[in-house]
Amino acid sequence: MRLLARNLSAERSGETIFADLEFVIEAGGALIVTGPNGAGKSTLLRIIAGLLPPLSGSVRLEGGDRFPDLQSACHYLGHTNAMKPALSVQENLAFWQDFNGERRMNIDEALDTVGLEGIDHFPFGYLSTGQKRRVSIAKLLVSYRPVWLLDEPTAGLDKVSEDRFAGFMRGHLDEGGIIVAATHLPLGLDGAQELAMRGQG
Ligand SMILES: Nc1ncnc2c1ncn2[C@@H]1O[C@H](COP(=O)(O)OP(=O)(O)OP(=O)(O)O)[C@@H](O)[C@H]1O
Repeated sequence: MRLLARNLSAERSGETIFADLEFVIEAGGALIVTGPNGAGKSTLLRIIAGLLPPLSGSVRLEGGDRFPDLQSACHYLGHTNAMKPALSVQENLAFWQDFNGERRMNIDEALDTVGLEGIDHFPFGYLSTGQKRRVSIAKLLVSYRPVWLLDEPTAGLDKVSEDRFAGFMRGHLDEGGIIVAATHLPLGLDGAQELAMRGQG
């Protein structure tokens, strides 16, 4: 399996955000996307996730086995957590597990794994910023998808949670997964490729 981008260009509101990006990420590989605010990191992740069309060029997954297209092979962890504040943690994760399919950990086990045992009945909206992020990380664990697209994944996490998440990412790569992560912070992924986006001025 590998993820390839060819001549990838993007625009927002008629402005070119980036042009002619190229990369190849092999199974077990990670790409760390860096750059100043507004450089286009989130735009790139959203294009890979199929949430935005590119202006030109393409991104595709080769050898994705049972995944019919790139979008269905991706877990997308955006800036916002994509959880309903009035629903419980359990209900939110159950929704995403049904939506994403390919069950992996059960919800209690995933919550234990991110250090949030015993809060499954809390409304998501009651949680602290870091706890919300950890529930979103649990979403990656309850369904298997080979490509993880992570936008500032460790924002709001304490040191223990950050180190734990680095372990999840390494585990995913060891299983032959792929990670594309936009970040301003080191993620603890030795050997990852880096794509430094500069923006258009
Ligand atoms: N929905 C939108 N409509 C129009 N322009 C947008 C939209 N979303 C983002 N942009 C613009 O696209 C450019 C790239 O934004 P993007 O969010 O991809 O940057 P980023 O590198 O992720 O920034 P940050 O480090 O602040 O998260 C910015 O100039 C932004 O204003």
